[in-house]
Amino acid sequence: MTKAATPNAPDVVRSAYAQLVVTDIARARWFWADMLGFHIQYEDDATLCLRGMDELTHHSLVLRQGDTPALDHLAYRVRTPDDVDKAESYFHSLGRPTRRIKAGDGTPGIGDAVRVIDPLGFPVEFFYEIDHAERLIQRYDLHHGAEIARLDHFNICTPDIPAAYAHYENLGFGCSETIEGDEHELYAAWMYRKQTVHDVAFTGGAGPRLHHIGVATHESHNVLRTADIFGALHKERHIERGPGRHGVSNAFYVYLRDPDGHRVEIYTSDYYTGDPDHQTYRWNVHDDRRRDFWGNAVIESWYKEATPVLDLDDKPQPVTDAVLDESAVAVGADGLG
Ligand SMILES: O=S(=O)(O)c1ccc(O)c(O)c1
Ligand SMILES: [Fe+2]
Repeated sequence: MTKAATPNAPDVVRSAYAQLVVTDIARARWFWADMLGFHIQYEDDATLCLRGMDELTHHSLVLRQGDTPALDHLAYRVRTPDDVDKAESYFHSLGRPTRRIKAGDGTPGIGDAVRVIDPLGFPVEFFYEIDHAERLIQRYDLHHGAEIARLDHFNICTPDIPAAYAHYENLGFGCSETIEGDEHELYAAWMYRKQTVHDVAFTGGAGPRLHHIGVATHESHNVLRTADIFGALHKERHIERGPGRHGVSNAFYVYLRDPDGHRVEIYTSDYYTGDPDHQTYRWNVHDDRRRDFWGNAVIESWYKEATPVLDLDDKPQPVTDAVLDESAVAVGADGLG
């Protein structure tokens, strides 16, 4: 069910881009552009701005060269320029650090924006202005690798899932699916503003850390071909989990790790959530189809490893351990005791 945002909250349209720190921009270019098929919209010797082939704005992923792998920030697009002001005053009223970024002073292609450290400890940007880009949707001659179409979602590791749920509910996000214990304790949740399963999801664990970015491709055969290409090139160590069918979201997926360990999910075929009375679908943590509908075990690294995040001054944020640990719930297929 989509709850109305609190009155002074910004009107978020969608998850729009992630900015990651990578330690070798050429190596990252191979993984994200050559292998995954992102289009290079802008590049210099320390920066890559990338977009999926369906995307009509400047980028949905920014990679910048740095000393250690990290999340620089997540970014949500808001509906109007006034919503950037609303975001600044909303997070200021929560007592959170904010920093206004003037057009030209921040990420290439992005106009006036505000960056905050949200209540969960994540660096998040809210913007309206972004450069438009040429239409590549039917440039089949350029589609290659995983044929990434667009950014779909962020998945974040956070120790307190109910707190994450409340924060995003206050921003007007609906909840499509959850994983809950027998007493309805919340292990994970998928929340949305665009009319699909999620713009953001929460994985219980030490945080704030970035668990993964989810990028959409059109067909399950693109997911399978991605795994085949990495195998063919003897780069199979980049494949972490899957291919498989999710229980939650019903999407077909494979998870990869980039050369710096950043996790990316190649994701296709979830479902519509746009009706105002859309009902949340609740999975029990003991149902071993929840994370892989065929009951395949979830590799431990998927629960335990994630990307550190930076504060507004590029310093790594300290992490807090989780309240609940799903991987410790002895469930059939996972087998993780
Ligand atoms: O593994 S889950 O089925 O819980 C799942 C569902 C959707 C996702 O995007 C994801 O990363 C993980
Ligand atoms: Fe995902």
